[in-house]
Amino acid sequence: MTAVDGVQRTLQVALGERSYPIHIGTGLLGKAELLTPYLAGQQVMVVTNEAIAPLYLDKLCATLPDHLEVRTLVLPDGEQYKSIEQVSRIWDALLEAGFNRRCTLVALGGGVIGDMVGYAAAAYQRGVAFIQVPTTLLSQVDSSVGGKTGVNHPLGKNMIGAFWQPKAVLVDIDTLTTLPARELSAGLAEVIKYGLIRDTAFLDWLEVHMSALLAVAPDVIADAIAQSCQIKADIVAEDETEQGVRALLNLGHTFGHAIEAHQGYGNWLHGEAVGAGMAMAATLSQALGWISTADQARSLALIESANLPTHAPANMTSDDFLARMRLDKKNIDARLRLVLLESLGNACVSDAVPASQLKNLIDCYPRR
Ligand SMILES: NC(=O)c1ccc[n+]([C@@H]2O[C@H](COP(=O)([O-])OP(=O)(O)OC[C@H]3O[C@@H](n4cnc5c(N)ncnc54)[C@H](O)[C@@H]3O)[C@@H](O)[C@H]2O)c1
Ligand SMILES: O=C(O)C(=O)C[C@@H](O)[C@H](O)[C@H](O)COP(=O)(O)O
Ligand SMILES: [Zn+2]
Repeated sequence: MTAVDGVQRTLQVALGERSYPIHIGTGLLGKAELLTPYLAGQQVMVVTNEAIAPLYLDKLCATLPDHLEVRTLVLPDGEQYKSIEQVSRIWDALLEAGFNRRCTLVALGGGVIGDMVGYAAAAYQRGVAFIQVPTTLLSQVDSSVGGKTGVNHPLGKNMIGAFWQPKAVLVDIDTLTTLPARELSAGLAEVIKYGLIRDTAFLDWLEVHMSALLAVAPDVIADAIAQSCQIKADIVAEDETEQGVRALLNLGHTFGHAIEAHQGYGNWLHGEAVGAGMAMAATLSQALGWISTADQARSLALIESANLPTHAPANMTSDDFLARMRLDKKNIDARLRLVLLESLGNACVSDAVPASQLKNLIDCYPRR
């Protein structure tokens, strides 16, 4: 326990002078002492969306001391709005308000808001401070940590962006009480990812606690968030800009991003596409003889137990997948690089899968 009431855990992302805390707990939106130390100056812009504003914007703004110059900006809701046009609206609002380099942006929302606000902060006047206040499970366990910011392009996910670390992350688990069940499941995809790539004990724990997680039992969900953030913080501290080990956080994403872009952003949630993508990666790993049939089945069962899809979309051919996957950011020259499982809890990046085997796997993969 730390000194601040309501904070159950504080983790640290260790990045030298860019290190920052992740506070996890209840009632944190109302705690000025967790926010104010990270403000660069008096000018603060809180950016959120139309769905979250009525739920949490007033509460967060009421926390900020009166002497600050606080502006708010409410963007449209949805993955289809994770675009450079919406980021441009943030820059417009900052300039219209006369905000300078000592301003601070606060991202109040899920991964879409967090990624866009982070990118707006990275580029505004060549870089200003920002704070992540994630309100979805997915953003609390993954997107608010690590400094990957950016927007989608019609041809590919997150194709435009920058690495730009927040000054602090404030995870108020009370916000999960209003989160729709489908979004909760989407967040569990990234939680399961950490177990699959790094930690078999966490996988065992997830199997035991899945019902409690789906019921948003506060202590269990706080544990899952803390364990997830710890794994991510360790990986980011080791490899901030994805020169090596950080690519493992992309398990399921090469397939998943292809699904999201092909289906039209927002039709498959990011976490749903990652769930299906991890199932495809586990199945390919088994086809390569790297993991056993039992471990492949165990991976898919865990994904399904979180109410996530393990099938591919019925309208996507192997050529549709491969065309999208060829644009993946992990690729080097013309070689496709995939995150696969050498064993459960141990992932690797491989460029050695023959194209014919990959195409064959996708052709034979269950569709719905
Ligand atoms: N930067 C990273 O490292 C990283 C990691 C993972 C995912 N991502 C990105 O994050 C995005 C997905 O994030 P997401 O799953 O949070 O989606 P999201 O931001 O679209 O939020 C999901 C939905 O929940 C609503 N919502 C948010 N908080 C709520 C609350 N407390 N109560 C009720 N409704 C609420 C949102 O308005 C939205 O409709 C994708 O764009 C993905 O690419 C980024
Ligand atoms: O933080 C990372 O690194 C990740 O890969 C986390 C992923 O869950 C996340 O979806 C990320 O945005 C994907 O990054 P990208 O570089 O593949 O677009
Ligand atoms: Zn992801």
